[in-house]
Amino acid sequence: MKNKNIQILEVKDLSVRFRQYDKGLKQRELEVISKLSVTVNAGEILAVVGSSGSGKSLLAHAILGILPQNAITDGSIKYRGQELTKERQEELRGKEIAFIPQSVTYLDPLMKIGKQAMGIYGSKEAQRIIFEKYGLNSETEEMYSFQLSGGMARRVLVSTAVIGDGKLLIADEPTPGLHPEMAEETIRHFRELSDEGCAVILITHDIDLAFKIADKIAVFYGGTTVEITPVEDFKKGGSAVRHPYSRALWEALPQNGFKPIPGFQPYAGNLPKGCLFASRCQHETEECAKPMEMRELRGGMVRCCHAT
Ligand SMILES: Nc1ncnc2c1ncn2[C@@H]1O[C@H](COP(=O)(O)OP(=O)(O)OP(=O)(O)O)[C@@H](O)[C@H]1O
Ligand code: NI
Repeated sequence: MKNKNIQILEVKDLSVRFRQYDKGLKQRELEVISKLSVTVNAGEILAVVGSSGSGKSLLAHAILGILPQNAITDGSIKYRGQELTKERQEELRGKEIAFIPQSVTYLDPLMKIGKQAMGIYGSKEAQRIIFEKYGLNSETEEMYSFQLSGGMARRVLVSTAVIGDGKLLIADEPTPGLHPEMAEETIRHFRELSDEGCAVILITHDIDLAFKIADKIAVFYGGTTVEITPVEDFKKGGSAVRHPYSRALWEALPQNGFKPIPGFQPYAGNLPKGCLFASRCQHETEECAKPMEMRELRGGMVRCCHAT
C-alpha cells in the first residue's frame, strides 16, 4: 500500500447552519453540524456511521461544495494540505474528488448516460470496461436517467465515480438497491482504489459493511462525531469501543442481540449544551451537562467524559 501516511482530507471544527425564516420575517439559524473534525489519509477507508439525520450527507456536501444556498459553514476543510475554497471545490469536484450521491436524482435528466459517465476526463474504452464490470450494456449509454431502473441508476452512479483517477472518493450509501453480488463488487472496487492510494469516505447505515472494509470508523450523532475508532475495536465488541452510543449501535446489530436504543436523537435547534447522548445514556451524571470536546483515548477519539 502506497502513501499510507499522507493526509488527503482534514475537516476541522466544521459547522453547518441553515438560515431559516420563522413566522413572519424573523430570521434564525439552525445549526445542523457542529464542531465536526475528521481526517482521511491516502490508502485509507473511513466509514461514517450513525443514525438518520446525524449529518453524514451534509458532511459530504460540505466537502464537495454543494450545500444549498442558505447554508453557512464555519471551520476548515483542507484537501492535500490546502484549504478547499469554492474555486478549488469546483475545479476538483468530479475529477480528483469523486462522489457517489445518496440519491439517484443527482443524475442529469437531460444528458445521455454515456455522456455523463464519460465526465471530463474519461476515455470511451475505460468507460466500456467499467460499465461492463457493473453489468451495464452499451445500450445503457444511449439512455436517459428516467429510463433506468433504480438499481441501474445506482450502478451508473457508482461506475461514474470510479472511472477517473480520483484521489478522494466520497460514497454516500452506495450499496442499497444493488444486488448482493454487485454490492460486494462495489466494495471490492473501493478497496482496490484505496490500495492504489485513493482516500475513501464510505457513508453507510450498514455497520457490517463498514466492518468488512473500513480502516477507521467515525460515529456521528446529532450533527457531530462522538467517536473515531480503528475498525478493530468495533469488531472486538461493545466493550472495546469508547462511546456509549457506539456501544448501543453495536448491541443493536442482529448478531449481538438486536437491542434497540430507547429514546430519540435530539434535533438541531433543540440540542442540549452538554453531551448530545446524555438523555439516552445510562451513565449520565451532572458532568454530562457541560460542553463536551473530543479527546484522545486508547488510540481513538471520544466525546464523553466517562469513557475509559
Ligand atoms: N436544506 C436543509 N435545511 C434545513 N435542514 C436540513 C437541510 N438539509 C438537511 N437538513 C437537516 O440536517 C440534518 C442532517 O441531515 P443529513 O442529510 O446530513 O443526515 P444523514 O445523516 O445523511 O441522514 P440519512 O442517514 O437519513 O441519510 C437533518 O436533521 C436534516 O433534517
Ligand atoms: Ni444521508
